[in-house]
Amino acid sequence: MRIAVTGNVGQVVQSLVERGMAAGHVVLPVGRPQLDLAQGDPEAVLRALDLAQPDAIVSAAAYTAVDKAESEPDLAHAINATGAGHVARAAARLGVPLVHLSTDYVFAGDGARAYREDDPTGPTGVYGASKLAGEQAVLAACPNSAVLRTAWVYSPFGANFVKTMLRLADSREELGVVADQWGNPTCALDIADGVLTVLANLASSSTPEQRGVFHMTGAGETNWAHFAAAIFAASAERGGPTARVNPITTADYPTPARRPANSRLDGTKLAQIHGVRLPDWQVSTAQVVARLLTPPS
Ligand SMILES: NC(=O)C1=CN([C@@H]2O[C@H](COP(=O)(O)OP(=O)(O)OC[C@H]3O[C@@H](n4cnc5c(N)ncnc54)[C@H](OP(=O)(O)O)[C@@H]3O)[C@@H](O)[C@H]2O)C=CC1
Ligand SMILES: Cc1cn([C@H]2C[C@H](O)[C@@H](COP(=O)(O)OP(=O)(O)O[C@H]3O[C@@H](C)C(=O)[C@@H](O)[C@H]3O)O2)c(=O)[nH]c1=O
Ligand SMILES: [Mg+2]
Repeated sequence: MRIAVTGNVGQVVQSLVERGMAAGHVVLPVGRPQLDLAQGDPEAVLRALDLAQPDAIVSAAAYTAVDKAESEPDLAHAINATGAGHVARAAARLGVPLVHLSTDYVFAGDGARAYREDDPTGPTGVYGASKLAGEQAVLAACPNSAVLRTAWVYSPFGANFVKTMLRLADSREELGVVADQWGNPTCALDIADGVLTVLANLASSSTPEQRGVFHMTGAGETNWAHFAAAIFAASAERGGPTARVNPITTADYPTPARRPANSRLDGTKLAQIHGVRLPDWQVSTAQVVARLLTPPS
C-alpha cells in the first residue's frame, strides 16, 4: 500500500515509516509547510494528500503539548479538531480508508475500571477536549475510518517520557514522579504495527463493525512513577543513566493542565474485531531504552 501519514517527524510518523517500509509498504509523511493543519484550509490539506496518491491515510499529526494547550486553546482546537476534520474530509474525497489517532485524555479518569469505547467522555483539559472534538469531526467526515485511542506514547523518536527520564537522570540522583495517575504506556513502534493491521482490514473489507472508535495501548498498566522505575531498571542493566524514583502525588507536581487519574483503556474490542493486541509495555520499554542507549553505528 501507499500510505500517507500526516506530520514530518512525529513519533508515530517515524515509527510508521520504519515498520511500514519494513513490511513492504510505501509510507509518505505529509507535513508542514505543504500540509499545515493550523491554517484552516481544507483545500490545501486535500491537495497535499492527493499529491501522495495514497491508498490509505493515517492521521497522526496533532498539537500534543498538554500543558501549553491550556494557554493556546484556539491553536490546539484548530489543529486537533478542525484540522483533523480536514484530513478526514480529504480521505473521503480521495476514497481511501483513514486511521486517526486519539488519546486516553478524552476521559475524566475518575472511574475504577479501564475505559471501554462507549464509556462517557469528559476531558479534563484543553488538549483532551480538542482531541475529542477531532474524533467527532473525523467520524462525521469520513465513515470509512477507525479512530484509535492510544496513550502515554514513547519511542526512540521525538520527545517523550522515556527520553525525558533518561535525560534528567544524567544530572539528578533522585526524581519525584507522580504515582497516582494510572494508564497504559504504549510504544509508537507497536502502534505502527497495529495501525498497519487495521488499515489492511479496512482496505480488504467494508464491514461497518471495523469502523468507529477503538482502544489500542500497550498491554498491562502502571503509574508514571513505576513507569520511570522500569525505565531506570532497563537503563541500569545496560550501564545507562539511573535515578531513584520518589513517588509523589499529583498535588505535589502542579501543572497547568489537569490530567486524568485513571485513564486506563480496555483493548478488548480491538482484539476481537481487528485481531490486534500490542505487546506488554514493560517488554517494549526495555527495547526502546536499549535502543536509545546504543550508540548510532
Ligand atoms: N504523545 C503521546 O503521548 C500521545 C499521542 N497521542 C496521539 O497520537 C498521535 C501521534 O502522536 P505523536 O507521534 O506522539 O506526536 P508528536 O508530538 O511526536 O508529533 C506531533 C506531530 O504533529 C505534527 N504537527 C503539529 N502541528 C502541526 C500542524 N499545524 N500541521 C501539520 N502537522 C503538525 C508534527 O509535525 P512535525 O513533524 O513537522 O514536527 C508532528 O509530526 C497524535 O494524534 C496524538 O494526539 C495519543 C496518546 C498519547
Ligand atoms: C518530567 C516529570 C513529569 N512528571 C509527571 C507529569 C505528568 O503527570 C506525568 C507525565 O508527564 P508528561 O509531560 O510526559 O505527560 P503528558 O504530556 O501529560 O503525556 C500525555 O501526552 C498526551 C499527548 C497524551 O495523549 C497522553 O496519553 C499522555 O501521554 O509525569 C513527574 O511527576 N515528574 C517529572 O519529573
Ligand atoms: Mg508532555
